[in-house]
Amino acid sequence: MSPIPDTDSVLTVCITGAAGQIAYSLLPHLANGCIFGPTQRVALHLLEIAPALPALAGVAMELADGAYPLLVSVVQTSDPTVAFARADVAVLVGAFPRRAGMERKDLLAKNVPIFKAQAHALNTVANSGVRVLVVGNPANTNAMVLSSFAPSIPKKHISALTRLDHNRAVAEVARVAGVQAPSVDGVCIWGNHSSSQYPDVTRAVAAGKPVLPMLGGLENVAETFIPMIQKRGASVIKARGLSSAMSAATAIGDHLRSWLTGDSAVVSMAVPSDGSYGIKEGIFFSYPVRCLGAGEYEIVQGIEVDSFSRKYIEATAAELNAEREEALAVLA
Ligand SMILES: NC(=O)c1ccc[n+]([C@@H]2O[C@H](COP(=O)([O-])OP(=O)(O)OC[C@H]3O[C@@H](n4cnc5c(N)ncnc54)[C@H](O)[C@@H]3O)[C@@H](O)[C@H]2O)c1
Ligand SMILES: O=C(O)C[C@H](O)C(=O)O
Repeated sequence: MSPIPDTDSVLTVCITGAAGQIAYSLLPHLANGCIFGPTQRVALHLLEIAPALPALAGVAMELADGAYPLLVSVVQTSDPTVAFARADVAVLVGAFPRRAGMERKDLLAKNVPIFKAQAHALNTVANSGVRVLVVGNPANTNAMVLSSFAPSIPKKHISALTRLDHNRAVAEVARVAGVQAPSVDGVCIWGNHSSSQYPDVTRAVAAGKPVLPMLGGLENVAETFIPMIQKRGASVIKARGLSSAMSAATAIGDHLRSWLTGDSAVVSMAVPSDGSYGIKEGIFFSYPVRCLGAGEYEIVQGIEVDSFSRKYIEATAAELNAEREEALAVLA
């Protein structure tokens, strides 16, 4: 079932972590018609933890002051069952932040219960065709937890964000090739939204020409390009003192537009693994996907994975399998 209602109806979009910095950049995109289409009216349901409700009230004032023609209503709440009620689209940005000295498994321990609770609420009160995008880190494993506790939501209706990594890789290739981003094709992100991800340029072209030689060949790609994309999030945190927000919001908009309205280009999305490319089922893995419109997609099949790429794909799959085990241990 398509999450986009009939032309005359209103799309209910829930954002969690709505007083945070990504949401602050994202909300204007959701309200101004550039994601769901220039005539699609939108109702925003904003979820925050109770201490952040005063700040959320300020965000809601700014949304009102934007006088967006397509924005019909705004709900502010700390109750997930209110926030997810009749949701057509849910963007789960809110998560416990990584603090200094926290290991990845400490972050998992904080976030697994949050995503389990939100799964129960979504499962109960969202619209049956709801599409859910998980952004809060560790995004792939949070999506896996969510899908395990929301049995009435088809797994294929849940995804996690790796479009930011995809956009970072496309932008760097475009810079090196001296072209604009839309001239780049064939880039994809495999695996986890983490430093183990594999930004794959082995089949990429810029203005129709293979990019590998432009990037200095495979050895140079391994030494410079791949680590740069893998560590880009950390580089932004080091420079800004805060994690990427403007680019994350743009990537969320790109992900939702491709997923819900279709895209002629192959893009990257973390989706439930179905065994494609030897990845075990049970984890959310970023693949090259073709978005067919109306919230449907297919994993691109038939890519020949050489030994160079296989090594990276196996490493990121191993990390996701280990995260899965850690998440299950928290739940036990
Ligand atoms: N997947 C990606 O590409 C990507 C990119 C950038 C950031 N992120 C992640 O996105 C998340 C949000 O980033 P941010 O910069 O907006 O952080 P932020 O700290 O500015 O905002 C997060 C907001 O979530 C709220 N929140 C926390 N727990 C909540 C809960 N249980 N329910 C509802 N709201 C809750 C907080 O009060 C806060 O306002 C982080 O986990 C970050 O690591 C992911
Ligand atoms: O928040 C982070 O840890 C980094 C973020 O996921 C990013 O890729 O920018």
